[in-house]
Amino acid sequence: MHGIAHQPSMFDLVDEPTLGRLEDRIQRTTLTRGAWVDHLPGWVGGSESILETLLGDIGWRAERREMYEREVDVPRLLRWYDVDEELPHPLLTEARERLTAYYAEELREPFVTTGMCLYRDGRDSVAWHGDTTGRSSSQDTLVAIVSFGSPRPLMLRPRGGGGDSLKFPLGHGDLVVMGGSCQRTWEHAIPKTAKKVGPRVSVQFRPIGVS
Ligand SMILES: O=C(O)CCC(=O)C(=O)O
Ligand SMILES: [Fe+2]
Repeated sequence: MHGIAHQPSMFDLVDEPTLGRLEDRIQRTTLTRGAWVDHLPGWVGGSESILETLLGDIGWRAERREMYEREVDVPRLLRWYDVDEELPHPLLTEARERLTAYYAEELREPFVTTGMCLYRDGRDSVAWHGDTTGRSSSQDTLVAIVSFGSPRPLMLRPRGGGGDSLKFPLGHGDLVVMGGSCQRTWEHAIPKTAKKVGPRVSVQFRPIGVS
């Protein structure tokens, strides 16, 4: 990983963000109705500098985006990077490319947009929903999420209820990918918590026409 031919200083060792391997490390959980979730804790190493960048002035907005089929309260800040808008940290661009390559066979198109959410503390959250604006309302797709900062659990439950919910802890540098019919047949949420938690930034990569 650190095979670059220069003398690393302490600062480099602590600060330089890196992407780990995806092959053979990512764990798939098969859900019902053609949905699945991949999970890889600690995919991004040394991600302090990325978090610092993301917590800076990158244009966070408090506005509500019309993302979901029903209006949900969105107590969190949002930043949407459309196709071709440069991401605020080069490692995020590399992460998107690596995910496009890794999922090429299943996705058959690149991840192109990057949605970011900032959960300032435990009162910020997102209610149960699927990302069903656009093609994902009727087609299988993939949504890849890389999480930075304070750990928060991503909850999943079958749409319409009637099943146990699953919990994927998302810590600093962790990757989770929702695939298959997951956006249509399951719902996900980041619940509020009374615990004292610091800020968390979620970075979501999606193909064109999915949000
Ligand atoms: O915070 C997360 O990782 C999930 C965000 C999410 O579900 C969304 O923005 O659609
Ligand atoms: Fe979502």
